[in-house]
Amino acid sequence: MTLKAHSNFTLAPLSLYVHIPWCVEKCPYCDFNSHALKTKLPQVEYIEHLLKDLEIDAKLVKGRQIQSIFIGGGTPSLLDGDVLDTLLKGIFARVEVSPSAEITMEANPNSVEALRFSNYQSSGVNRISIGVQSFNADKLIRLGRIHDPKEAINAAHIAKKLGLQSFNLDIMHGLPNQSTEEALNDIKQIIELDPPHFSWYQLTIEPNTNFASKPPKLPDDDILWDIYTQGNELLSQAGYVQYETSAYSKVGYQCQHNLNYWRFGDYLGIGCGAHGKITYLNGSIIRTQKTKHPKGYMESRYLDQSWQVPLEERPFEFFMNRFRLFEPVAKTEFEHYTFCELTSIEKAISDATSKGFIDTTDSHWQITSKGKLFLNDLLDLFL
Ligand SMILES: C[S@@+](CC[C@H](N)C(=O)[O-])C[C@H]1O[C@@H](n2cnc3c(N)ncnc32)[C@H](O)[C@@H]1O
Ligand SMILES: C[S@@+](CC[C@H](N)C(=O)[O-])C[C@H]1O[C@@H](n2cnc3c(N)ncnc32)[C@H](O)[C@@H]1O
Ligand code: SF4
Repeated sequence: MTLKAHSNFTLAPLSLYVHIPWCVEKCPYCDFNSHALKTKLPQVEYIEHLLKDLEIDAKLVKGRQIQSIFIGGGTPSLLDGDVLDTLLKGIFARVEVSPSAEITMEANPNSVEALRFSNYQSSGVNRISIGVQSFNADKLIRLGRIHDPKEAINAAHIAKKLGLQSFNLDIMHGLPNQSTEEALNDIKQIIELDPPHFSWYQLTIEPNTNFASKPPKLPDDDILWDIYTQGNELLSQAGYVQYETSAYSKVGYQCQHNLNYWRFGDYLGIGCGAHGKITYLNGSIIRTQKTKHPKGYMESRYLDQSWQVPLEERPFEFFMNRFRLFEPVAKTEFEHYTFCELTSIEKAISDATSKGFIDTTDSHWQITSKGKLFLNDLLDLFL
């Protein structure tokens, strides 16, 4: 495969991800890089390391502007307001951030306080993503959550009252012993709270979690199908548009940060275990992976590894991200983001079209419902 030369070229949009690796407790289903807090949160020391980590990464993206920031975890809302303020000021001093950047922060409903939230907002956070998981008290206990339904509803009300640019609520379905009615009650409560953005994840049992060692009884495929189809119907009647496998929003409120990942855009990743992707004008694409454990990271060993993405692997990586989105893919974007020639995927595209996985026009590809159902088979064509 040969590198496609670009003229008058502008690179893909650039985002920044910041990881906070602690939670009050570890939930039994979660395999994100998070650790139960055993001692006091070392927040001041940790953000000093985050900023040093960023200082090094900033050299990789000189002259480029950050279009979105996502502070995820773990539980970022464990940070005190003044510490978050120092972190954001430190970021603004080290990289150029667009004045209209979407700045998201994840929060647990129990650690949500009106005071902290409005402090976060004054520091520049304009989108808050709240991990609700369910509004059913028994299910929350089964999920090991440390908040109750009232706190979750309260957190959503606070986010709404603040007049943020947007806010998101995370809900999971297919929970232990969950009936269709219970799952749909969660959706009805979401619709009542009316967040501009909603993430609806089907619970998966991840290796190395408590649920993997003691598997709960999950709903069967018929129930899962009923939950998904009937839930989608309710959401669409309420004005939500599904734009990705698990993401729904009101028109104009798609999450800019996640959109950039799925469109194969660039992002710096700072903090424990954070990953990044950076494209250079000469056509090379670098991926970075930071040290996972807070202990090693806070000994100033930030970068764990970095590697080049070979040309041969780019079509698969591009479509793996891109086909999660329901919007059509412009052919020019493929060349623009991967530096690969269109001719390199001619056969794969023709096979995908004849199998009914995608529809092709002169300028775009659109994944079909069959393609979504057989996504792995579709992606295999690009290997
Ligand atoms: C990294 S968590 C951060 C949110 C925050 N710490 C919280 O739990 O409230 C992001 C979201 O991923 C989802 N999630 C985590 N583990 C999952 C699993 N095993 N299956 C499906 N969704 C999962 C949850 O909805 C969670 O809110
Ligand atoms: C699963 S998504 C949830 C997004 C949420 N539903 C929303 O719409 O705002 C966010 C989580 O993915 C993980 N994540 C995202 N970008 C990452 C990166 N670059 N490096 C490491 N983890 C990342 C983090 O655990 C983060 O808390
Ligand atoms: S789901 Fe959220 S609160 Fe629970 S362990 Fe994972 S990151 Fe922490």
